[in-house]
Formats: sequence, structure tokens, C-alpha cells
Amino acid sequence: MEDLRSWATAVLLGFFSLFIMKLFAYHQIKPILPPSPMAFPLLGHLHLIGSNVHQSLHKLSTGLGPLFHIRLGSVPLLVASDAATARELLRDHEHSFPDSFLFAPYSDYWWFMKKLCLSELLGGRRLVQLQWVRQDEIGRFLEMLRQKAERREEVDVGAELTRLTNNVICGMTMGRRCSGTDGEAEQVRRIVKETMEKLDLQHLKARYENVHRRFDSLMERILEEEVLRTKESGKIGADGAVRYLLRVLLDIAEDEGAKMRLTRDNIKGFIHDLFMAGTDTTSVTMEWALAELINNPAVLQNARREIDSVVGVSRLVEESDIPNLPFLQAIVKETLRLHPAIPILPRQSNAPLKFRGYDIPAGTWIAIHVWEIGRDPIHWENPLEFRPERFSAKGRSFGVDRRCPGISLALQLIHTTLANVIHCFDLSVEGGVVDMTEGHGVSLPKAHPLVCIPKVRLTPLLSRSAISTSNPDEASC
Ligand code: HEM
Repeated sequence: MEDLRSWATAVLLGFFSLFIMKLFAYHQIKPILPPSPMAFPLLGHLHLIGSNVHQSLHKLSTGLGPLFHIRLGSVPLLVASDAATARELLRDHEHSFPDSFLFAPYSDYWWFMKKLCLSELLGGRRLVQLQWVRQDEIGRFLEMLRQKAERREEVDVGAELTRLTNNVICGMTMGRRCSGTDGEAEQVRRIVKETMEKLDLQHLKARYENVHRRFDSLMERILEEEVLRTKESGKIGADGAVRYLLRVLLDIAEDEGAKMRLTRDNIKGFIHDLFMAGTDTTSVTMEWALAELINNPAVLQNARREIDSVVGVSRLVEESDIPNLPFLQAIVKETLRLHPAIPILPRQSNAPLKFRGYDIPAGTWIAIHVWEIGRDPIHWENPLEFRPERFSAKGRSFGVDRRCPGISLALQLIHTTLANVIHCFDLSVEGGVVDMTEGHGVSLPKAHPLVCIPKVRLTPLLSRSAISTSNPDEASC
């Protein structure tokens, strides 16, 4: 009996100490996480996320504050939705978020491609060298508007701006006009559009197979043509003509002694990423800007006055005019504030981190809520109003696009296109006011296309002869 009692006591003591140890371990290990709403098992907070992810996250931050966490299925997501939190997170923990948004994670390959991108496509010298591509495409765009105006036809401005941007990137990367009889630009445009529509926060890096396959076969055809063209015409660029990015990449792929060995898949993936990163972001920004200008005629008049006084009324606006058009630049900044082409900037932490006393596990996705930061009433007076004057004060800026290698190209194209449309046309929509509802998609498109009826304001400028389309390297296109 005595044995039984001491045995039972020992078992009880064992259970008790196990319980104490578990309790201790639980409090030791359980991370302290930022606020979070009630979650469902397995689903987590998926039920709280609608088709407009940035708006769903905005609703959540209204209740939970500027730093909260949710779980999308098994994917943990930390959301930073005010400027101070985002700045602190990016500044103090930048080394914990090494993944690049589009390209492969930081690696020798990433650095190599990024350097190449800057030296052969998006850097200052190359931008100047390929200015004629932008000028030519803007000329064609203006001419299309003129013809539509003459015929009093409607224009789907967003679709035309996407075509323009696409043709510029096509022309600058591959030295060819992709638009035209073979409709390649159209195909690229549709593929990029589908990819952008299908990407969402739960599939940040998802590449849908059929979209990929179609891009792949299109690029394969272009690569074959490029190889054939070089065989026929010898090494392009040897005579000082422009070697386009595609040619540079093919040369590296063919060079057995090259430091970085590139495969055809690398080349196709790289070009795909450039289209993905550059097309919709740029065209959607121009479309929102024009929509805002139609809805804000006083701002439009100010912009027009500025352009008329700097450029006059007898020529088109050129890239070299842009530094002298500060109000136009303010219009673009204000557009990016209210309608950021990337409303949520994603990062992923590669190591556990401590932030404001919270434990953020490794592998957590971080969402910098750019859209909400741009509408924060603490920083912006009447944040929902389109008031470019707020950027007229020197030094005021907006945007988290430090790591965007294409931003100089995008701004050149956006400023020059907008300036010329403002200068040469009056755009109006049925009913007089543009519906500004946001649609779905990563690049914050409009819910309803901007369909306008253009009217020519400065007639003599827009005959094709007035638009310089001089391609210094015409033979290679
Ligand atoms: C208004 C137009 C544009 C906006 C608002 C924009 C914005 C951004 C942003 C916010 C990022 C992410 C940066 C980060 O992760 O911190 C990015 C990345 C990138 N952008 Fe842009 N972008 C625009 C146009 C372009 C254009 C025209 C190109 C090139 C043709 C381009 C190429 C890229 C590339 C390659 C990346 C990935 C960089 C990396 O992974 O490190 N972008 N852009």
C-alpha cells in the first residue's frame, strides 16, 4: 500500500513538473505577434480579403492600427500601413528582406541582370540613345488621337496607352516595332495583361502556365528571327549602331567564355519580367492622370498655361522641356500618390526579426501599404482631393520606388506623353465626369476603361511630317 502511494505521488509529481515545463516553454517560445483579427483554422484570414486586396487591408488597419498581422491560409503576412512604420521597417531591417520583387532572389545572377538592365536599357546613356523610340511612338499615339478626333470616334485611352508603352519597351529591348501587321505587340500586351490580372497577394510569384507558354513561344520566334538576322547581316553594333538588349543577351549566351552563362530561358524570363514590370505600371499611371485632369479642369488649365508659356504653340513638347515644367511633374507625383501603380509593396523576411517589441518569424511576407500611406490624413491635407500644388514645394516627394530600375524611363515617357496630350487635345467623356472606381489587379487599374472623344486643340502640329520619326538604326528594325 505504501509502495502504491509513493508510486502515485511520483506519477503526479511527474505530470505536474511536465505541465510546469510545458507552460514555461510555451511562454518562452510563443512569439509576441502584432494585433490580428479572429482567424479560422486552416483558412486564417482569407475570408477578410476581397478582390481588392489593398482596400481589404485598409479596412483592417482602420480597426487594428498601422501594424498588424494576418494569415492567408498558411502564409503569414505583416502589414505596415503608415509612413513611419514602413520607413522604420525598411530602414532597420532592409537586410532581412533580400528578395527582389520580380527577378530571382538576390544572387550573382540577379546582380548581373540588374547591372545589364541599367547599362544596356534603362541607364542614362542608353535612355538618351534610344530617345527616338519614345519620340516615334508618342508621335504615332498623337497621330492616332488626331485621326480619331477627325472621325469623331471614341478612343479607349487606357488600351492605347498600354500599346504605346508596350511598343516603347519592345523597341528599346529588341529594336523592333512589335505593333503592326504581325500583331506581336498585341500578343505581348494581352499576355502581360492576363499575367497581371492573375497575380494576387496569395500567389505573389505565381506564373500561370498557359500564359507562360504563350509568351515562351512568342519569344522563341523573336529569338530565332534575331539569330537569323545576325547571321545575315553580321554582328550588329560592330559599326557603331545600337546593339539592343536582346542582342547583348544573345551574345552573352553564345559566348562560351562569358563570366555569367545565360540560357535561352534566362533571356525569355528576363524580357518577360521587364514587360511585366514596365508596361501596366506606366500606362495605368498615365490613364489615371488623364482621368484626374478631366475631372479637375482648373488643374488642366494650369498645366496648359505652363506648357504654352514654356513650349509655345507651334511645336510638340520634347523630353528636354520636362525639367522646365514643374507643375506637370507635380501632376505625375500627385497621380502616383492617389493611384500608385504598385499599391502594395511586397517583401519577405529571410530571418526572424524583432520589430517594435514584436517577434516576426522568418518567412513572413511584409506588405508595405503604399496606397494607404498616400491617403493618410495625418500627412496629406484633404488626401482624397487631386491637388498637385502640394508637390510644388521643393523637396516634397512620394514613392517607394527606390529599387525600380525603370523609373527614369517611365517618367520620361509619362511626362512627355501627358504634356503632349494636354498641349494638343481636349479629352471629354460621356456624362462629363470620369468614374474613378478602382478595378482588380496588381497594378491598380481603373474599373471602367477611360473612353474619350478627343478634340484637336493645336491642329498644325499633328501632321505626321511634324513628328520626327528618325530611327538612326532603321536598317536593323
Ligand atoms: C510608373 C511606372 C513605374 C512604377 C510606379 C514602378 C514602380 C516599381 C516599384 C515600386 C518596384 C518595386 C521596388 C522595390 O521592390 O522596392 C519596381 C520594380 C521594378 N521595376 Fe518598376 N515601376 C515603373 C515602371 C517601370 C518600367 C518602365 C520598367 C522597365 C521597363 C520597370 C522595371 C522594374 C524592374 C525590372 C523592377 C524589379 C527590380 C528588382 O527586382 O530589384 N519599372 N518598380
